[in-house]
Amino acid sequence: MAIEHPSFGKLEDDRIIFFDTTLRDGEQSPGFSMNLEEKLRMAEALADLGVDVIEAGFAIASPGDFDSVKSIAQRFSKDGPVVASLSRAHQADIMRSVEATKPAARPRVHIVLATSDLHMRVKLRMSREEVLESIASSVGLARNHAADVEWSAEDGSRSDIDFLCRCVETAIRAGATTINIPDTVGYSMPEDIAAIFRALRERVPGAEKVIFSAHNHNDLGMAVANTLAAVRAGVRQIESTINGIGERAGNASLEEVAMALRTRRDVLPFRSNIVTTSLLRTSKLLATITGFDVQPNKAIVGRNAFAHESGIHQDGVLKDASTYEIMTPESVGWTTNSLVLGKHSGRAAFRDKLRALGYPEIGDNQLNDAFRRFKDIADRKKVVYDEDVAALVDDEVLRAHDRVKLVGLTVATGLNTRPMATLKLEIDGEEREGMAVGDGAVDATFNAIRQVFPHEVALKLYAVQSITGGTDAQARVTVRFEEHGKLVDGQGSDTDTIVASARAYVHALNKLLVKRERTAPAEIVPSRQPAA
Ligand SMILES: CC(=O)SCCNC(=O)CCNC(=O)[C@H](O)C(C)(C)COP(=O)(O)OP(=O)(O)OC[C@H]1O[C@@H](n2cnc3c(N)ncnc32)[C@H](O)[C@@H]1OP(=O)(O)O
Ligand SMILES: CC(C)C(=O)C(=O)O
Ligand SMILES: [Mg+2]
Repeated sequence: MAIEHPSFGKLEDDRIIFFDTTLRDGEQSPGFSMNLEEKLRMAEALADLGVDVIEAGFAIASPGDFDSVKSIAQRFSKDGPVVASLSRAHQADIMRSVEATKPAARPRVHIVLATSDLHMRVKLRMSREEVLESIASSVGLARNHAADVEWSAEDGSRSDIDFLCRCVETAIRAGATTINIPDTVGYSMPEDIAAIFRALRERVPGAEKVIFSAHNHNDLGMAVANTLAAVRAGVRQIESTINGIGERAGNASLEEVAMALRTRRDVLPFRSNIVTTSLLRTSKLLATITGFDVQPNKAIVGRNAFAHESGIHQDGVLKDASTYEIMTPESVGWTTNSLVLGKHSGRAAFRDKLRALGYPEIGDNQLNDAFRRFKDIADRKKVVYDEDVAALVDDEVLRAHDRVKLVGLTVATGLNTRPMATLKLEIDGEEREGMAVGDGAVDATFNAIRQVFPHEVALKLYAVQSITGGTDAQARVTVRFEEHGKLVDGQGSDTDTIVASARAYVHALNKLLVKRERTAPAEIVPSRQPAA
């Protein structure tokens, strides 16, 4: 049945009003205070996102909060969202909210008063009758100044249901147009929330004329589930915040509620004005403003929300993304999903990554060799970057036709020790091993190569570069030889700088052999007897 609302006009029964409290409850998260300019930027983004109500602050809290509410109200003096300000059940609070929200085209005064026995006795030190009187007078006062008045029963979910019914009835009689029942301390289960709203809607006279609203906290991780349960029990206003920020463990996260409604229309057949493709942008703006990123596994907007690392999932996603994605990344503002290469990845994702990096198709053998090395790196590194993959594939491609291959290397080094390298090469298919000492681990390794494969060449350059950041980054080593005025370069990469050096040396050696072969084929055969 449609409801006539002072701010929204005729509201069809399947319409969900999104009340955003990022700038009020969200700002109550320790360390999340925002200045005026930041609040204005956030308010603009929330309006673009399509929220229906922006709770811009608690006008009496401070002059800064008052200014923020007023500036946001001025910003939406023509059209745009309803602008609300929170007030206690005090005349001064209400009048500050009235004054601050007045410039808005559609102002709302929001009044809160606790209704649980615990809060009334311990915090407010008020009797039930006093609370009822306070509801009647505060809502009545607000209604004298604003058409749109929301009344909230703080700790409503832990309140005696009979008394709560009386409170809600009093608020409706006094002129409240929205009745909000918060689960202030995040204590409830979805069935509890549904039961409360069903009872209120069935028992309170006049309930059919107002919008019921849910405001759930996340202390037990139930905020979104409770919000959806409330919607199924007849609630049509949802109070939530971007990234789920808010007092203690936060509020229901707007992006999660919005996408649950969109993705599960089969069981939640409702409409809202949320432009879901703006969810990620809004989330990122808030993170930038507050300096707090969402956790990577945060639904919808977390870095991993559409990322797949394990081979079986990646293979499925490559065949058809719907195997592991219940919504498209584009629908919430990501440009694409991501297949993250890691130790759980398989060949399908690895091959796909090579295509994405622009490599032409490589043969199965090369792919398998590169994949083996990739798994080896992934076991050692937390993150395998594109640059890592490119480096190891380049390495494999470069080495595909090598006559000399590095197959083993062990280096013993340390303080007051002469570094010693034990090295195994495969030369024309035959394995040979040798050992050498040197001035440092790299020198010992190069000496060992010369020992296993005797040759004379001038080493002109040895350079090490880090491919990515971090101490587990791959090193890319370049080695340059000079022979008869001609230069050859070799490259090698590995998370171990010594192994990368050996690879680079052996690579340069192979290129040198090819060069020599072109000029004097006889010289290419290494001595069968390693030099002493
Ligand atoms: C569940 C919620 O999120 S409610 C919103 C919570 N947000 C905030 O509190 C942020 C803004 N708050 C503030 O800036 C301050 O607390 C102010 C300006 C509102 C009040 O500051 P103070 O006057 O110094 O009071 P203080 O914060 O110490 O204590 C709160 C007082 O309000 C009373 N109070 C609490 N809730 C209500 C209410 N809904 N209606 C009327 N009085 C209330 C308390 O009983 C207490 O009164 P007392 O001093 O007579 O014991
Ligand atoms: C002010 C009210 C709505 C509140 O934030 C709560 O009870 O959690
Ligand atoms: Mg709250």
